[in-house]
Amino acid sequence: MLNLFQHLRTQTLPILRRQCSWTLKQVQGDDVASEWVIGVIGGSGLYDIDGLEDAEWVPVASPWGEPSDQLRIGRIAGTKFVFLPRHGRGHRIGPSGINARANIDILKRAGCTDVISLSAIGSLREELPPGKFVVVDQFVDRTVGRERSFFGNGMVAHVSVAEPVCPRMSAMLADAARKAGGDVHEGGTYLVMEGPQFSTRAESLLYRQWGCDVIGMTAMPEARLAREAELPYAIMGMVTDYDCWRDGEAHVEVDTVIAQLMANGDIAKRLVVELARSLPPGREASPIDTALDVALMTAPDKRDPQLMARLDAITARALGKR
Ligand SMILES: CSC[C@H]1O[C@H](OP(=O)(O)O)[C@H](O)[C@@H]1O
Ligand SMILES: Nc1ncnc2[nH]cnc12
Repeated sequence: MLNLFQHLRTQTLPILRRQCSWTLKQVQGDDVASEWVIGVIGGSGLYDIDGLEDAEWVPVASPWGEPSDQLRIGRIAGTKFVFLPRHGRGHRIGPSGINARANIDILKRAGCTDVISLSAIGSLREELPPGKFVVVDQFVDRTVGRERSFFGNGMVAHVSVAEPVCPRMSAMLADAARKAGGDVHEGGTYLVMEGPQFSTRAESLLYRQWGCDVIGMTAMPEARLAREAELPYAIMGMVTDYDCWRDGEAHVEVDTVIAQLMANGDIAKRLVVELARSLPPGREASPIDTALDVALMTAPDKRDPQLMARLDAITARALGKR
């Protein structure tokens, strides 16, 4: 008698693969964009970006609900950039209220090929002082109660987030930040807390013991959802404070964060322009562009039409509708 796992591996998966093979062959390769369109999610203190030519605010609706704001779309050095203020203009939306599914969905609908996040972070390490720019490459997700997937009953998918950021875009972000005058550290683990209160001292000390390097409230589920949407994602964290673990140092307060963001603001804005200038002409495909090819599980005749309709932008390439 086969157990469930053996049954899936030996019976169900081969059938699904046969059913899907025509569709997958049709959409691989050519359908992956060859021009860069860069989505920029701006965090605390970043509600617009500099250097956008012919920029306009464009409302984009999503079947996943209300996004944080309209999209600011324009060009920098010839490349299309699509900016979204994560907390909305005027910082209306707190970390737990951000509709990350709608945000990622509208960036996908706007044709973004890659997404970068610019975020304020607290430091859990002596050697990452306020003012440092950290290109984060791992996360410990301690958020609770946020919608963390586009998929579910009626269309099941399991993408890998073992390597949750795009190494190519992370390297380009690091270079661009250095060119913009930033003091950059590459690599680091970001503890994503629910907030909105900052951590207790005991939590902060615990996160240090866990090996986490920086802390914030917003990178998850954003990074997970970007992967499900086949969008290579990279994050530049701007260290604003030492949280509350350090002896003799005042614990973090919002005014400290804002003051440090103001001090770093020009570098953050120049960084986007430097990134635009350094993008290679023509975009080579990334493995993340096709992440869903090995992730979708549900047989075509078992899919929920309502969920499939909401997934139109997310699964368009994988299911060959474009
Ligand atoms: C204003 S301090 C706390 C706030 O700032 C960070 O937001 P973002 O990542 O969008 O820059 C942090 O995650 C908190 O949401
Ligand atoms: N210390 C901190 N904790 C959580 N989010 C932050 N954002 C900036 N600093 C932070």
